[in-house]
Amino acid sequence: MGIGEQIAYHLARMGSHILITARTEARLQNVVRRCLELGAASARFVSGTMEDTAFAQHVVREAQTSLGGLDMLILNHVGASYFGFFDGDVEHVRKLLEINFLSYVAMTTSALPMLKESEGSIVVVSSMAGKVGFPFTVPYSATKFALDGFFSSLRQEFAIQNINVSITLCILGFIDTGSPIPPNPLTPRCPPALTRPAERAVRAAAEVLRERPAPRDECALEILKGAALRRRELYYRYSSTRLPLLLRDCAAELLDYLVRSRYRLPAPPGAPRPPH
Ligand SMILES: NC(=O)C1=CN([C@@H]2O[C@H](COP(=O)(O)OP(=O)(O)OC[C@H]3O[C@@H](n4cnc5c(N)ncnc54)[C@H](OP(=O)(O)O)[C@@H]3O)[C@@H](O)[C@H]2O)C=CC1
Ligand SMILES: CC(C)CCC[C@@H](C)[C@H]1CC[C@H]2[C@@H]3C(=O)C=C4C[C@@H](O)CC[C@]4(C)[C@H]3CC[C@]12C
Repeated sequence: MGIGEQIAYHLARMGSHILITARTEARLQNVVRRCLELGAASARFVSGTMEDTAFAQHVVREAQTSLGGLDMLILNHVGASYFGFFDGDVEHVRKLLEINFLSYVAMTTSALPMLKESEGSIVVVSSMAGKVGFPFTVPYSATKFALDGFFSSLRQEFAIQNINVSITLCILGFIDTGSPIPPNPLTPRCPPALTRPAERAVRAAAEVLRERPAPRDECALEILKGAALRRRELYYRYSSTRLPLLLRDCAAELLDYLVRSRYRLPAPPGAPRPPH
C-alpha cells in the first residue's frame, strides 16, 4: 500500500485516531492491526472503490459518525495506470480522472464542514508529474495537474473567506513504493512471474529512469511535517523536485530536455547504431 500505509504508521506512533480506506479489505485489516500495535488511539477502515463518488462521500460520513470530527484529510490514493507511450485510450483517462481527481473533490466537499470546525488541514499527494510534463505518464499527469488547479484556486477562496483550513500540495519525486502499474513494455527483461505487480511497477520505472527512488517512510514523515506546518506546498526530495522546478519558468525547454535525459530510451528508428 505504499506511501499511504507509511503515513498511517507515523500517525499511529503519534497516538492518532485513524480511518483508512482502499479496495482490498485483507490489506486494510493488516494495516489497522499494525496501527493499533504502534499506539494509535483508534484505527478503523472502510473498503470500497473511489471510482464511485458516492463511496468517497460515504468514507467522510463514516469519519463523522465514528470519530465525530476530522483534523486532517489526507488524499493519497491513485488508480492503476500504465508507464508507457500514450495509447489513445480516452476511457482510461476518464476513469483515472474519476479516481485520482473527482473523488478528491468529493471528499473535500463533504469534509469541509468538519475541517472548518477543527480549523484542520487538507493534504493532497501529488507528483513532479503534476507540475511538469513527463513522458510515459500522460493520463496520470493530467489528473495530477487537475489537482493543482482545483486546490490552488480553493486555497485562494479560503483566504478571501477567512477559512482557516490549510491545503498542502505535496510534490513528490520518484518514491520506492509498489504501485499496480503494469510493467514497462520497453523493459521486457523484468519477468512478471517473479514479482508481485506492486514490485514490478517500481522496477519497471526504475529500469528506465536514471533516478534512485527515495524511501517511502521518510517521504510519509515529510508529508506529515508539511501538513503540521500548514505549508502550501511540500517538495520531496528537494533536489529532484524544487531545484528542477526553479528552471521551469525561465528555461522550460532546458527543463524538458533534462527530464528526457533522465530516461534510458531505445534509439529512434533509423538512428545510426553505436559501434560495438
Ligand atoms: N511511487 C512514486 O514514485 C510516486 C507516488 N506519488 C504519489 O503518491 C501517492 C501514493 O502513491 P503510492 O504509494 O506509490 O501508490 P500505491 O499504488 O502503492 O498505493 C495506492 C493506494 O490507492 C489504493 N487504490 C488504488 N485504486 C483504488 C481505487 N480505485 N479506489 C480506492 N483506492 C484505490 C490502493 O489500494 P487498493 O489497490 O487496495 O485499492 C493503495 O492503497 C499517489 O498520490 C501518487 O501519485 C507521487 C510521485 C511519485
Ligand atoms: C527533474 C527530474 C530529475 C526529476 C525526476 C523525477 C521523476 C523520475 C519522477 C517524477 C514523477 C514520478 C512518477 C510518479 O509520479 C508516479 C509513478 C507511479 C509509480 O507507481 C511508478 C513510478 C511513477 C510512474 C513515477 C516515476 C518517476 C517519476 C516520473
